[in-house]
Amino acid sequence: MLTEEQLNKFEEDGYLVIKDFINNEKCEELKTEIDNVIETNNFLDQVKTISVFLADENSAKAADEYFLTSVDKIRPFLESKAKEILEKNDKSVKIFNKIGHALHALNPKFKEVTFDSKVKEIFESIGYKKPIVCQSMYIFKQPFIGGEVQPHQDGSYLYTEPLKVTGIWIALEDCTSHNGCLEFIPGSHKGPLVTRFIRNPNKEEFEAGKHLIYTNGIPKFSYDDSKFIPAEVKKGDAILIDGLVVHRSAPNLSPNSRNIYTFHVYDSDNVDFSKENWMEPNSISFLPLNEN
Ligand SMILES: O=C(O)CCC(=O)C(=O)O
Ligand SMILES: [Fe+2]
Repeated sequence: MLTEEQLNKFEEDGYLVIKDFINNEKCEELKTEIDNVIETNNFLDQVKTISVFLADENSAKAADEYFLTSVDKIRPFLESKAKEILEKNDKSVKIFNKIGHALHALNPKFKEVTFDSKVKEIFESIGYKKPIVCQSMYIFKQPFIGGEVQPHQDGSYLYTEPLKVTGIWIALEDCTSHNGCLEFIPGSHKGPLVTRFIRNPNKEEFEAGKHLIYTNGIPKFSYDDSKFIPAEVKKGDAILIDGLVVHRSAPNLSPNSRNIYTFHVYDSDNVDFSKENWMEPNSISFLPLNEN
């Protein structure tokens, strides 16, 4: 359970570093497991298909479909620099950006960490009554080419009414300002949700790339750079992230990767998961935290 001091800090800042959430062996186990996932699913072969989206601007429609249908699957996504690297046929550079969005449901090792009693206790301490784990991602932030994550609030992507969404982000390696650790605007969760990312209701007639649209704002809402505070953490530490707190991460220009595992939870008790979200509730990947 979180202590009163931790709860106060979370309430004040909108995020909370939890030291030593998992041990080093578990971190290594998850890193090895993601390599197994890549290998057993032949993700490197699949790359040829995905890279078509990168090669052809007109296939934004296919890219949207690929993203939208990843909700209940374990699917790889590429770094934006992957195209150049593939063209050079440089096999030494790792080009996966992330794997999503149902590791927590379909992979036993990630499922175990997600549904650990510690996680259940955390959600109980922050007042969740019927928590549902709805998505998970393994983010690599590869050496030298790991891309940035733009400032955002998770509630933009996983909107509920009222808003009750929280993430748990677990460092599988040391995360510093050099390899693109998370950065937060402390207290920004007390402000409103700036933007929403919704499934285009006219998707049958969409133009390429307009499958998903932003509303209630602009996608690259600009925040004051000086307000972001880096959250440097050690391998095995976790960060609890309020659905409204503004966060981002810089590109990784260092030789060290920054592997993390993250998942998001909403409270289904008297809360509606918006039908406009890009992600649609389903019985494969929307799993009650306390029943699994
Ligand atoms: O790991 C990152 O850089 C971004 C992760 C994130 O935004 C999240 O877990 O909500
Ligand atoms: Fe996020």
